Amino acid sequence: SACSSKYVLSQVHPMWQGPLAVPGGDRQSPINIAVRKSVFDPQLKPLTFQYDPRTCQQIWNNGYSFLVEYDDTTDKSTLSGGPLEDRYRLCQFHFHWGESNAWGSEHTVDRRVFPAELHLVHWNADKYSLFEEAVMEENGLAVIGVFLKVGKRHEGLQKLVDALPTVRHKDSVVEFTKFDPACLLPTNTENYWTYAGSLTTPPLTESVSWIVMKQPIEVSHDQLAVFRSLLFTSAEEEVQKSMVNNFRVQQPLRGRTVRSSFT
Ligand SMILES: Cc1ccnc(S(N)(=O)=O)n1
Ligand SMILES: [Zn+2]
Repeated sequence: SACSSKYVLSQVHPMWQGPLAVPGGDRQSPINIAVRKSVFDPQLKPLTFQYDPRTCQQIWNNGYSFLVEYDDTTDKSTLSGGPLEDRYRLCQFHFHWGESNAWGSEHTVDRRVFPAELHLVHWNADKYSLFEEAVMEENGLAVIGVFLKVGKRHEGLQKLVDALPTVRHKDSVVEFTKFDPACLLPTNTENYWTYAGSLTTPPLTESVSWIVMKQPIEVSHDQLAVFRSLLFTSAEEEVQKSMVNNFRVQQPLRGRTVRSSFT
């Protein structure tokens, strides 16, 4: 699916972390979520996840993270409800993590950092026909953010962890099927924060309805260590660089309101 190829690989360049000129630039991500400044919105609906594991296709190391890509040519795996007016199709999920368990997430909660963060990326299939179109539009994307904390081993994640050594280098792809991304959601998906933001890697477009889960999922220290065994570099490059700290610096809130689905 194109939801990851064109946008993350071609436009990523070493200095993209900096003040890359982005359209407008007043709704960038990630941000710190100041809990006491978030506003409870009783009109927020429960989220509806309808994922079909049969749409899972492959894992790809794009030189920035590893992506698990889904067939988004039909409405088989979708997200709706919550703050969303339309139905959004799952196109891929990926993670951000640190070189140690002390940091790694992109969003923070009252400045609390987590060792990693999962992003499930969806695009508005009611209004657009391709990810490429949706990525440029204000209500084009919806990304579910889930924090990872170190604790017990995550059995569902292990199938993914076991496949990572086969995509160690940038540009490697391997077939990966029948993975149900719902297994990576926390038990409580009713409590979340939501705000209008952007992609956190190029093209950094301001087209994302962010939905950040309050409850983290637990993964083991060893499972996170396998994330860090991935490489930013391709097999041909002389100097191999560990894929760690692939998170963006936090961005100014610029007056935005973060809503919560809970009090
Ligand atoms: C598909 C995609 C591209 C760039 N950035 C993101 S992210 N990190 O905002 O989820 N997703
Ligand atoms: Zn991400």
